[in-house]
Amino acid sequence: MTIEEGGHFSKDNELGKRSDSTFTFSNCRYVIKEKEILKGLSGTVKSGEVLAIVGPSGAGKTMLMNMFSLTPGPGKREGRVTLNSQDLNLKIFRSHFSVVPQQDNHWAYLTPREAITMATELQHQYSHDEKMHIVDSLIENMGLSSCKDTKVGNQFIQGLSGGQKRRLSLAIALVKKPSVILLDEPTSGLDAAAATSIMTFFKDLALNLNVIIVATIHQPSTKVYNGFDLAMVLTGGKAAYFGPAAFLGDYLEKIDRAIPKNSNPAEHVLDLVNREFVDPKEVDYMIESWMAYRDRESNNPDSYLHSVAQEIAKQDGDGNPLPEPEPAPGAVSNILTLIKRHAVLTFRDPVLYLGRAAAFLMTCTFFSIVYLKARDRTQRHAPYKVFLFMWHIGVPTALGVVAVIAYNLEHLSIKREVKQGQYSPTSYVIANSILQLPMMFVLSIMALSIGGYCVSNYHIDVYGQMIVLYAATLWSFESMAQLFAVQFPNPLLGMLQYMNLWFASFLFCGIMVPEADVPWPMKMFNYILPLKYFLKSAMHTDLHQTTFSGAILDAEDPRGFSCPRNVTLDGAVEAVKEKASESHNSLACYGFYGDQVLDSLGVTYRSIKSKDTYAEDILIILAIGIFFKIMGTMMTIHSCSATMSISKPSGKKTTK
Ligand SMILES: Nc1ncnc2c1ncn2[C@@H]1O[C@H](COP(=O)(O)OP(=O)(O)OP(=O)(O)O)[C@@H](O)[C@H]1O
Repeated sequence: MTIEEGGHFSKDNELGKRSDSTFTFSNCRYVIKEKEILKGLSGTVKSGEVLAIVGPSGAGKTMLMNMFSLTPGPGKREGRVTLNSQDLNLKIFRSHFSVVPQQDNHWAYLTPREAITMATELQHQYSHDEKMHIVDSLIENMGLSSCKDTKVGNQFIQGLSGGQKRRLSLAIALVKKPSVILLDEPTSGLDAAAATSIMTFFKDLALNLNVIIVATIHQPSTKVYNGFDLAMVLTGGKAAYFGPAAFLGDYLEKIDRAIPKNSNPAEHVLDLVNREFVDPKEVDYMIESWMAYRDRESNNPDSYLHSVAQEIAKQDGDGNPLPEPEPAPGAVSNILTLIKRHAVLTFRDPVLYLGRAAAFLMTCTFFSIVYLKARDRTQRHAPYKVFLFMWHIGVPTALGVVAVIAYNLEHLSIKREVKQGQYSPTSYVIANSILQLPMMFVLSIMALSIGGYCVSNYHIDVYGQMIVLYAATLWSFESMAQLFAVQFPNPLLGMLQYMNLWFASFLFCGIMVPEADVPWPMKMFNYILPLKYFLKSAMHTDLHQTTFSGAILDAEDPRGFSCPRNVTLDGAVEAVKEKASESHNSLACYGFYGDQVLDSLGVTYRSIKSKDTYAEDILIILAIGIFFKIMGTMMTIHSCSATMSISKPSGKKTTK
C-alpha cells in the first residue's frame, strides 16, 4: 500500500490555528476483574506536539487510548484526564477531541469530496463559499486532490488506497477543528514509506494547526520515531519511559542500556521491555530504573519531568479556558443533510435497498410462475391464492435479514460520527425514518407489480390498497431488523434473532396451525406478529368484489352457492367425467363471490374471513412496527451516547 506524494500540510492552510491547550493525564489505572491492566500512568502533551505511545503487544496501548476516548468497556477506570485543567467528559470530548480509529470506517459509496463536504455541513454554519473554501483546503492539504472524486470503496468495490483512506479519516476529523486528535495505530496496514510519510504529515499538521496529537504505534521505524516530539514506552500497563522522543537515547545510556550503533531507538527499547523475548528481570529493571529516574528528576527544575509534574499539579487549577466551539447547525439542518447523504447512498449502495428491490422482483415473479394456475379465479385454484400470498410476503420479509447486517454496519459509522459530535442520534433516526417510508413503497411496488399483478392477476382495482398494506408490513419487519442490528454488536446474532422472529411470524400467521389450537403462552405470537394481519387483509382485499368460475348462485343451497356437475371446477361447461381422481376435486366448491370463497377458506384457515378488517389490520401492523421502531431508537440513542467515565483516584495504592 502506498500513499500519494505531496500530502504536505501547508503553513498557509485555511483551517485556522487552535489556541494553546494542554492535555494531561495522571495516575491512570484500569482494572478488569481484579486484573490491573494500566498501573498509574501519567503524562502531559501541549499544542503542536505529537505523543507516541509505544509498547509490545498487550502493553496496554489500546486500553489507554480507550480511556482517553471514553470508549465503553469492561472494568473500572480511575485517574485524571484533563484538557486545560477541565476533567474529560462526553461534552468536552465531543467539542474538542477527534478520534481516528485504526479501521477507516468510511461511507464506501461517497467520494472524499462528498464525505468532507457533508461532514462540514453537519458541523458548521458556513456559507456555500466558505464551505467550499474549507473543503478545497482540506482536500489539498491532505493530499487527496488526485482521488477527490473517486468513490472511497471497501472490500467489495475498488477505491482509495490505504494511505488515502487514512488521510480522509484525518480530514474528516479535522473538520470539527479539534484541539486534540487521538490516532489509533495510524501506520498499521501501511508500508514503510507510507508510514514515514504520514507521520511527517502528522508532525506538520500538529505544528501548523497547533493541535495535540496522541498516537499509539506498534513498531515505529527510525524515521517514523524521529517524527515524534514525545514518547511513552509501555510494558505490562506500566511506563518504562515518558519524555522527549529525542532524549530516549540519552536516558537509555544513563541506565546502561545504550542504543547500539545504527540501531533504531524504538526497536531497541521495545526489545528491552518485551517479556516474551527478554528475561522478565530485565523488564523489571527497565520499569524500576524509570520510576527511580522520574522521582529524582521531578524535583530537578531543569528537567523536562519537573515541568510534567507541574502540569499534573495544575490539573486542580483553573487552566486556560477551552476554545469556544463554533456555532453548529440546528437539528433540522442536520436532518436535511443526513437525508441528502443517505439518499445518495441509497442509490449507490446496493446492499440496503437496491439489491433487495431486485431480489423481491425476481422471487415474487418466480412464485407467481410456480403458482401460475392461481391467476385463474376458479374453485380448484382458490386455495392457491392463500399460498401465493404467503410466499409473496414471506420470502421478501425473510430477505429483510440483509437489512440487519446493512444497518449494523451503518450503526458503527453513525456511532462514530455521533461520538465525534457531528450530529445527535435523534437527527439520524428521524432522517432514516423519513427516507425509509418511501423506500418501503418502492420495495412493495417492485415485489408485487410484475409477479402479483402481471403474472398472478391480482385484483388491479385495489392495487393502491394492496401496496399500502404490503409497505406497512415491510416497514414493520424493517423496524425489527433495525432493532436487532443495534441490539448486538455482532451482526450474526442480530440476523439469528431476526430469523427467529420471522419464523415465529410465519408459523403463527393463522395458516399453518389454527390460532384456536395453539396453546398459551405461544398463542401470544398470533397476536403480536404482523404476518397474520397481512394475510387476512391481503386475501380480503384481493378476493372481495371478484367472482370465481365453477360455482353458481344457488338459493336452495344453505351456503347460497353450489357447483353443478356439468361445470368443471376449472370453469368450463362440459360433462365432468366421473373419475376417482376428480371425485376429490368435486368437493372443492368454495363459492361464486370472492366473499363466499373467503368464508369457505376460513373453515380451514380460521383467520381468513369475508369481514373487512383492512383499517384495523393496518393499524395493528403499524403499531407492531412502531413498537420495534421505538425500541430500536432507544437502543440507538443509548448505544451512541454510551461512554465510560473515569473516576477520580480512590487513594488506593497505585503501581507506577
Ligand atoms: N476484557 C478483558 N479482560 C481481561 N483482560 C483484558 C481484557 N481486554 C484486554 N485485556 C488485557 O489487557 C492488556 C492490554 O491490552 P491492549 O489491547 O491495551 O494491548 P495493546 O498494547 O493495545 O496490544 P496490541 O498492540 O497487540 O493491540 C492485555 O494483556 C490484554 O490481554
